[in-house]
Amino acid sequence: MSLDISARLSAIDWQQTGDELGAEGHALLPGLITTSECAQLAAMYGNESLFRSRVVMARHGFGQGEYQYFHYPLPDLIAQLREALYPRLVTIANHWHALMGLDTRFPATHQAFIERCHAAGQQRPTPLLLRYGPGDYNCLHQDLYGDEVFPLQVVLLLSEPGRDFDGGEFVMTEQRPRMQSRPMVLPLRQGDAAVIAVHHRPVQGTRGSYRVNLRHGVSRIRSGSRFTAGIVFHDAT
Ligand SMILES: O=C(O)CCC(=O)C(=O)O
Ligand SMILES: [Fe+2]
Repeated sequence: MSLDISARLSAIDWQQTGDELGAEGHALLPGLITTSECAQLAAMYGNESLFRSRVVMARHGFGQGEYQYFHYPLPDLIAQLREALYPRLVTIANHWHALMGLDTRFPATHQAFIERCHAAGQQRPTPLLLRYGPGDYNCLHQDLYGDEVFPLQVVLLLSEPGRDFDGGEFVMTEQRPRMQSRPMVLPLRQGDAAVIAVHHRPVQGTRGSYRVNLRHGVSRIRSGSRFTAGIVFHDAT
């Protein structure tokens, strides 16, 4: 069955997405996946054979709740989104690197970028499913897995706020040089995707651009259960 991912991505205003990302470090893609795709992905959590490893967050001080990294080959929907989102985001990524004075430029296809990761020893897939229950939360963090870092990542909310869970907001902070941190809450609904900065973003100052540091996490789930899928474009060591 064709998932028609390229048609969905063609309907998105990528200029606007790039502008939002540049201004805020995040942009929403409402309704990127269907309710039934959300349910299918969330149901995968119980199928251990799909995953290479499982992380219980409390054991590492990452928060409370757990997640699992898919192994290769990734489920079709995740694989297609990862491959098709990359070329839409690579222009923004290269622009950001130029503005931030970073030498690295990213190749046109995800295949070429993943080959670079693998050559650098980052061979383990990073797409993951996260599961939270009442009281769980995810501490502010950055998804860095080695020297190869693609500066944007995508998060898909698989559960519906107010129905499946309460609380559990997706939050980001932006740490600016010599200033207090700026908090942000992303108003995600089931099926929405957020494109977010992995590590930092450029900010236009009066004397050229500088970098601000971003982190993301999830506030405490007050009730119910919350599932997300994360798509990081670099692989892990
Ligand atoms: O559950 C969430 O919304 C956070 C997911 C996350 O940290 C990620 O996808 O990198
Ligand atoms: Fe994350």
